[in-house]
Amino acid sequence: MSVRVVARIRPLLKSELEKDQIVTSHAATDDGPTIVKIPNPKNFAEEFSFQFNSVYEQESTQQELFEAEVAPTIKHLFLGYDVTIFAYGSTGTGKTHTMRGGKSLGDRGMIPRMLSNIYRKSRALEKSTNGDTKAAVSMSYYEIYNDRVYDLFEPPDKRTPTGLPIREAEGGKTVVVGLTEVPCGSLKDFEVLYDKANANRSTGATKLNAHSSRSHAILCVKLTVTSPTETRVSVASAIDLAGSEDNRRTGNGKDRMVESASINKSLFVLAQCVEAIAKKQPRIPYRESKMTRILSLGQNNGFTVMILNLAPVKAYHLDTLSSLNFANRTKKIEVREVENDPIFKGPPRQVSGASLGGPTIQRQPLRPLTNSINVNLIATKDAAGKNEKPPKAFSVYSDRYRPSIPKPVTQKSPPLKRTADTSFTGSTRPAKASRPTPSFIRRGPEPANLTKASIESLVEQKVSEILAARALNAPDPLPTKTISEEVQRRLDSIEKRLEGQEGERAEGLSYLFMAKQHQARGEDGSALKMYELARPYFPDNQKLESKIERLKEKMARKREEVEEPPHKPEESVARDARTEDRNGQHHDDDDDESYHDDGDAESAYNDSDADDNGSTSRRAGRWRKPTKPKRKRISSPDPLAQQDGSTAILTPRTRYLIDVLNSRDVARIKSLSGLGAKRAEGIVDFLNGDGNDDDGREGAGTTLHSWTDLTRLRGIGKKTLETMREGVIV
Ligand SMILES: Nc1ncnc2c1ncn2[C@@H]1O[C@H](COP(=O)(O)OP(=O)(O)OP(=O)(O)O)[C@@H](O)[C@H]1O
Repeated sequence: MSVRVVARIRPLLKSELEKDQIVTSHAATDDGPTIVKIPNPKNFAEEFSFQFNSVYEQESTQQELFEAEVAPTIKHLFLGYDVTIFAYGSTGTGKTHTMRGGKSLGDRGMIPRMLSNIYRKSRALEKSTNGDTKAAVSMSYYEIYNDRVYDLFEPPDKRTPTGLPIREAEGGKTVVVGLTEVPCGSLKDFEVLYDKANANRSTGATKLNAHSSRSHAILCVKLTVTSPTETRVSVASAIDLAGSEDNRRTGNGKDRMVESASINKSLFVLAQCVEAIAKKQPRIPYRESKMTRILSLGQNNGFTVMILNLAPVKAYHLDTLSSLNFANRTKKIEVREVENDPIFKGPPRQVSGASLGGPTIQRQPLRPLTNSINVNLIATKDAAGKNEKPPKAFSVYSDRYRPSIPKPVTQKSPPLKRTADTSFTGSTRPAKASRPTPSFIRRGPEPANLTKASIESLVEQKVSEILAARALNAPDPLPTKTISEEVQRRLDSIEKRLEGQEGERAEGLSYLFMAKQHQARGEDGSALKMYELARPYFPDNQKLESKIERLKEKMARKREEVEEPPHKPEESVARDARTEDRNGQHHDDDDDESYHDDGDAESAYNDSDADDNGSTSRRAGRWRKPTKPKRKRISSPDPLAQQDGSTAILTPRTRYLIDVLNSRDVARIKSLSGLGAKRAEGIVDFLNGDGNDDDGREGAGTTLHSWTDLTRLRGIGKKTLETMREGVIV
């Protein structure tokens, strides 16, 4: 089944009442509007039409949207399918309003309504099975801000600046390492947690939206349904993407520009992924941004609904056209509805890719949809055939008038802490497999392929996960110190390497990475625990052993200092931060070392000097002011000679140029050598409006792919291109 794409046109805001409306909806049949029309920006007499599964007009309510688009997916969630609902659109078009909504009952968005529906269904299920079947809900909530993942259950001042690492576990799952998963027993619990977490989300004011989301927010609701014979786990992901921004209109300052560049880049990669999937290209660039890796559009199984948010006014003309083109391609993506495997009662089954807590998303290569079923259609047809009433409006968030609304009970929020249990359950998500007919209760035989060794290794793995989660929770007596830019850069570099790793080694590297993060923040206790957890993965590694020893000594010294504080000379305090080896050489406790003795492993986790300016001098015990990287001018052959075709292999510099130009971010483009503001704006105008496509429609979405495409840019000669290319530092 394809991704279900529906458009929602938001009403005019107070400030827009006088403005021209250019987006209209039309009905092709009696089933309500399914077509969006918008004029050609170059010729207003001409109109473009885009057809979607459904279109929601300005007057449509949250309840209408929910009942038609989200509620039908929830019954599939209870059958073991994963569900993804995401809102897409440029800034200020109503994504957050759609997903989160307002405080009044009628304004409640898709997320609170979804939770309300899940709790109601859970109660009904328990009642209908006389309490034999139980449903439990837990959730995790995180944001991707400036391409870093942050746990929204953690207040910003407690965050590790580098964010949480993500990695691919076995079976291609994308895992956020160290994410909090909070059990959530009732709608009230959810509301308290959700509101509190939303206060941690990165938002800011721009000219286009006073409360603009500066991050992509991902809420994962895990539903565990346990019957006497089996346990079934499924996840509903509700994603509020940040909106694409044209910085000429947002009036963004320096900080906002950085956020904006990151938002635009991730959305651009998403658009490239969608284009690649639609064109059935062999390479889909998921890995180029964290958002696309996590969203895994077209690779995750289950049901996916995209809500395209649109503003009706002319001020958004090009943004709207670009969003419509994107949505048009997205609807061609086919996803496979595959229910999650149940976990049978009895001896546990071997779970592949189990890891530290956090939701995982199944990613599999696209396959032909041989046995997929359009369950939405079947459900609608069935209901129509039996002349059944449409799904009942659920009682909690109804738009209907109610005489009295019970006062919200003030309730102490449950602790927002990782617990060992939550991390444990987070990793027990089973692998998925295709099943022709969904059946909720499955009384099947117990899996026979479990060996004693595999059970033992599973138990061992779980124990280390629980220890890791506990270690992360352990209060650290030391104040958090700010991380220098250099350390931050090195952590980023380690994380990048970590991302490519799989399996056991990745597990060990994750611990090392977390250890370094803790150590960089001065949290030696937690760092030590992480190093110790990493130990079994790097047996007999002298460097790791001495790191642990040094850390222990350092902590012991600190304890002694606390006991007898006043007499310590300043110099020796300073030495605490660095220790000496047998040869009298200084080591910074934050020093990056390889924990591998063999050459191969060295490359996997070797925070090499080549990558980190200054690390050589640090190893020698001297601090050198980081020098500005030299601009390397490489006199490579004329790229025109090598790359005259869309299939040519791109050099890093050409790829960089293409990425920057495709971002349509004037500030970034302006920063390229040989370009000023005027030329940068000219390029953006060209890409947005005057592309190669003669009918103009795809013109708004022109994307550069090759050096040849660059040579076709209006007003950019070969010489300027060369200057631009040579200005890129490699
Ligand atoms: N359907 C709607 N009904 C009433 N008001 C709406 C609707 N959709 C959006 N709005 C209003 O439009 C404004 C912008 O909406 P919102 O903040 O949800 O946009 P957004 O797409 O999330 O923007 P950003 O990407 O910048 O975060 C808000 O004031 C919101 O209340």
